[in-house]
Amino acid sequence: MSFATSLRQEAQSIFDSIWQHPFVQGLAKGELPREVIIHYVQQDTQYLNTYCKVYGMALAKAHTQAQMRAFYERIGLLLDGELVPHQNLCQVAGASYEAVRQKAAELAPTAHHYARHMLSVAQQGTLGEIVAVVLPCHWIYVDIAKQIVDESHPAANHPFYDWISFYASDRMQAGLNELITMLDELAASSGELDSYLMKSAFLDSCRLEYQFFDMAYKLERWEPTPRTLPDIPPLPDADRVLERRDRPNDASLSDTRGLSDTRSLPALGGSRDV
Ligand SMILES: Cc1ncc(C[n+]2csc(CCO)c2C)c(N)n1
Repeated sequence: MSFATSLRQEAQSIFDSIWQHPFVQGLAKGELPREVIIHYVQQDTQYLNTYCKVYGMALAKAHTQAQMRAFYERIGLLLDGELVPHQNLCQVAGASYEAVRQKAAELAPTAHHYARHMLSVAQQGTLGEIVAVVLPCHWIYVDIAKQIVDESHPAANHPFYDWISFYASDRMQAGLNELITMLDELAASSGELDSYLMKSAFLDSCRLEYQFFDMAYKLERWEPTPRTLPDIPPLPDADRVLERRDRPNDASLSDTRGLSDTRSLPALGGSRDV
């Protein structure tokens, strides 16, 4: 049995729990509360920025030019591509995608935990650990989308048709297969301790994928103490803060205000990178 297959087997109960989670069942049935969708997209936008950086750190630790190219291409696809599922979610919620993206949202505890997990593995771990830490993200979404297709054959009028088609696509499956192959190759040349660390990174990401859906569904936020940040003077050319929050006041929020109960934090007054 390949290394990736053995990890997948160990994580089977987590994959099953994710499938049964009300967020995922809501996706399958085409029924999710608006505020849940908006909370998810606000958090996931930031998750994807972190994920992109983790690919960048994998690129920096690549052993071959082929691996470098693979991560380079993945970064490109991620920057352009994952808009489709987010736009689909926002359209169902009756909210403008741009407005949701622009509205300030503090990383919820689980999203914060997941981001820190990936970044710490990316900073401290081997290339094998980085591939292991990002793999559940890809594997779980492809599995969910394919299971929805197999079980309910959604038609084009399914509210989440674009989301489902995006993750069930051949392109996504090919990207998943490429990561699995890379993990197996890296595991083949790893010692026992390295393989253990890869497994541990993989299983923690699986657990955090479950928690991420749960965070969205329960509208999880830091309670009861909002964190406050000092005002920071604007930087000349920066126009976006990655990961923590975007500038809150630019976009028209008329269609999202009041839906998500997002805490208002002091505006940064400019942009600060992470
Ligand atoms: C919490 C969370 N986990 C997984 C995905 C899905 N996803 C994100 S990046 C990627 C690989 C594409 O390069 C995939 C499948 C998500 N959106 N949010």
